[in-house]
Amino acid sequence: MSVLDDLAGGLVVSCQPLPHDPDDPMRDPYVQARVAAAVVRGGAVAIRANGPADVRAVRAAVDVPVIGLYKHGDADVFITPTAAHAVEVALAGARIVAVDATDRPRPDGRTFADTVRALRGRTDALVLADVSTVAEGVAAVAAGADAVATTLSGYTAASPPADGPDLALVADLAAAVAVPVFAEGRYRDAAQVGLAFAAGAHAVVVGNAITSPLWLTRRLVSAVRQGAGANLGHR
Ligand SMILES: CC(=O)N[C@H](C=O)[C@@H](O)[C@H](O)[C@H](O)COP(=O)(O)O
Repeated sequence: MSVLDDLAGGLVVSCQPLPHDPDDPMRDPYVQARVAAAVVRGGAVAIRANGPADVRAVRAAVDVPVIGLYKHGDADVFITPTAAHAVEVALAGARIVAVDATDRPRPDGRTFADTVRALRGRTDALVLADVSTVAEGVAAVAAGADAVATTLSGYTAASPPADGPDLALVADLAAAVAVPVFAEGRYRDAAQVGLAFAAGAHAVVVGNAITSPLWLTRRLVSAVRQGAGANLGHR
């Protein structure tokens, strides 16, 4: 039985600082580990965490599997962009490693398939392919991915930006591949999570809506400034 079976029907929580804000005060392995402990206490079946230091700290704080990734660089492909990053995050304690599986050029010139092979040669971690389209998901599975996630939908040239989650991609991937499909990206509430399971998701990943006070506060403040604040006494 694979670790993926343990995640079936569950909520995975992504415990990460905001990628584009180097001054996010949550950028601290101790803090991320405490957040992870809290969400596991709340029922999360796995934690998604970024970088070897956070993966190590989270791994020590919780009993559930860690899905590790390694955000690096300014190129298009920044989620675990090279085999070296994938191996490092696996050796830090990730049972599953999330890797960009789009067909965009990678900084080390290798393919996603090369990256999967290199990881398998060094560790027994499973590979979660972060994709933005069905075609990328199908290719990732052919290249050896153990599971696919809709993480990159809305963030690549091949997938238009969107406000809400890409439920259609969840359904299309679930119909097209024989591996578990993780719904990830812009899930904000229970209704959206329920729709993802109805569309065929194996597990649903929620990040900022649970784990980023910075993101949540900015969103609320911005909504208030844009009009909701009209009724809050600015006379
Ligand atoms: C595109 C990208 O870089 N996604 C990252 C992947 O690890 C994270 O920044 C997201 O927070 C994560 O995917 C969860 O999504 P959301 O925070 O929307 O629930």
